[in-house]
Amino acid sequence: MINALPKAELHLHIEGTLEPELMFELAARNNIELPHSSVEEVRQAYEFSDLQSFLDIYYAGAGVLQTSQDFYDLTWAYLLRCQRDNVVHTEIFFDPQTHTDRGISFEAVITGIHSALRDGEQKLGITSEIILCFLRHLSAEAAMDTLELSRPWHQWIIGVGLDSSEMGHPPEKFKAVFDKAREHGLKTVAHAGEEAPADYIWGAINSLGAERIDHGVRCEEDSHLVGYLVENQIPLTVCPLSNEKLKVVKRLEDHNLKSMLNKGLLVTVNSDDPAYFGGYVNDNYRAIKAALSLTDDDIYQLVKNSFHASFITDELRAGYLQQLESAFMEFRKP
Ligand SMILES: Nc1ncnc2[nH]cnc12
Ligand SMILES: [Zn+2]
Repeated sequence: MINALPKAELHLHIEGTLEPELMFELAARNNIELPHSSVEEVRQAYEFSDLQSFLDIYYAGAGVLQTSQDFYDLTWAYLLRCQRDNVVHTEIFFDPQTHTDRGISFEAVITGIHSALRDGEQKLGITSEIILCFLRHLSAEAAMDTLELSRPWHQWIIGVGLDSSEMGHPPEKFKAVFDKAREHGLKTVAHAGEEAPADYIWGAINSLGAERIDHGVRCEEDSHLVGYLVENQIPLTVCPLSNEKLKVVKRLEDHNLKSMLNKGLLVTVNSDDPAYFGGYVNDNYRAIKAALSLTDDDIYQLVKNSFHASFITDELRAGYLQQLESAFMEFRKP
C-alpha cells in the first residue's frame, strides 16, 4: 500500500543521498582518492554511535562533489528514487558551507541542484523546493555570510534551516541570521530535539520562528511543549531509520512516533540521509509500520500530514490530497 500512495518528503539532505556507487564515479571523474577501495568497504564503514560519528563520515563523503554537473547527477539520482517511491513533492536541504569552505562556488552547487529539480518537474512531474541549511557547529557570522552569498539565488530558495552537531549549539546562537532570512521573505525550519532536549525545540520556535521542526522526537519530555505543538499544528519531520542508526532510539520498536501521532502532533515520515541510513522514504514507512504495528489508517494519516506540513500552495495541496484519497480508496476496495 505504501508504494501506491502519492506522498511528500520534507526532511532530506541532498548530500545524504550520495550512494557509494556515485561516490566512486565522481571520485574517478574528479581525480580524488577515496580512503576505501570498494563500494562494499564504504558501506561497512557506515556504523555510527551517535550524530557526530555520522557527520564526520558524511562531510568527508561530500568531498567528491566538485562541479555543477556533480550536483546535478546527485539530485537527479535522488529524483529517480522519488519516482520509484511515489514521492510527488519534495523539499530538500543543502549545506552550502560544506562546499564553499572547500573552495566550491555557491553558484556551482545551487545551479546543479536547481537544474535537476527543474528537469524533475518537467520530465517526472515531481514538484520541489530548496531549503538552505546553516551548519550550527560553525559561527553565526559564517551563517550570516552564507545568507548574504545566497542572495542572487533567493528566487530558487524557499527557506532556511539549521543542521549539523546539535549538542552545545542551541538555536539562540542563530537568532540574528534567521531574523534576517525572514526579512528577505524566506521561511524558517530547524533541526531540534534530535539529540538535544526539548528546550532546543522551544528555542527553535521562540528565537528562530521555526515553522517546522526537523526531528523533534524529544518533544514528549515537555508536556507543555507537546500542547503547544498540537495547538499550533507545528509539523515535526521525523526520520525513523536515521533515529535508529544514530542511536537516538535503541531499537525501532522503542520509537515514539505512534505515541506522538496519538497525541495529535503533526508528524511526518522522512529519510534524512538515505544513502547512509539504509533506506529511502518508503523503507522508512515500511520499517516503522512493522516495528510499531501501525495500521493502514495511521499510514494514511502520516502521508496526509506530509502534504499539510509542506510549503506548497493551497491549490497544489488540494490536488495532491485528492490524488492521495483516491489512491487510498482504491486500495481499500474489497
Ligand atoms: N540527522 C541530521 N542531524 C543534523 N544534521 C544533519 N545533517 C545531515 N543529517 C543530519
Ligand atoms: Zn536532518
